[in-house]
Amino acid sequence: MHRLINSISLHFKKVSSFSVKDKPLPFPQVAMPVHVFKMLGVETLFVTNAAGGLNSSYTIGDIMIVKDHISMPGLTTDNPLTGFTNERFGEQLPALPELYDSGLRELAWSVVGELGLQKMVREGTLVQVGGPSFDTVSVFNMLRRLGADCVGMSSAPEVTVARHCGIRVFGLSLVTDMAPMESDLPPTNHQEILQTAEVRARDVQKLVCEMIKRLPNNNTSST
Ligand SMILES: O=P(O)(O)O[C@@H]1C[C@H](O)[C@@H](CO)O1
Ligand code: HPA
Repeated sequence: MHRLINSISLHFKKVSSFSVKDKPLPFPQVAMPVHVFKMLGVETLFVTNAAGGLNSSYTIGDIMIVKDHISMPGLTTDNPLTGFTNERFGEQLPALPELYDSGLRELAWSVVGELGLQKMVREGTLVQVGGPSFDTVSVFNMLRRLGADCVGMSSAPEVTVARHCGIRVFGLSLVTDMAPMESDLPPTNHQEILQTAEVRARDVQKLVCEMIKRLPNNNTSST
């Protein structure tokens, strides 16, 4: 354990020294905690987020199992692996197929069936924007045209780093609101998002806990 703590603190020191002249690299802010998970032996990462529905067949309160993501910040050089030089965790120019593990998605669907949640569960593509402001009607329509089913402000960078260093990932988005696709619709409202999250928290918790119980070599059957 002592050696592990030493190597973690060494990693923090090495990585936190990264910076370019005008801003710290995104790498340390996202990758470090994920690399600490890796060093602690974590094999599977679950990520959840609140997202706005873009797909008109979705409704508020739906749970979307994330099949893939589009990272808008990542497309504009804000990639969590920027400045990455330590091949200890993975190659420098990686391809990252199947970011969201297909086996975990199949497991999710079998648990959804047993919990009777089928009617409110989807599977689709999450697009992550930088935030913190909500986007305009034109941006929401653009994101839908890009193939996204819902839009959030987190998950993509930590998933990228986790997959890069060999941690399996499962992601789910709670559709807390429907993104306004017409200018005469009410704007996104954070209070509505919090309320939906409150209402659906128990179902999300049941799904995640039941999945964790069934992960291979997991002895949490008592939870
Ligand atoms: O932490 P997440 O991404 O779930 O938080 C969502 C996105 C925004 O931060 C906020 C919008 O209300 O909730
Ligand atoms: N955009 C980004 N993140 C969100 C939204 C949204 O419209 N709704 C809930 N989280």
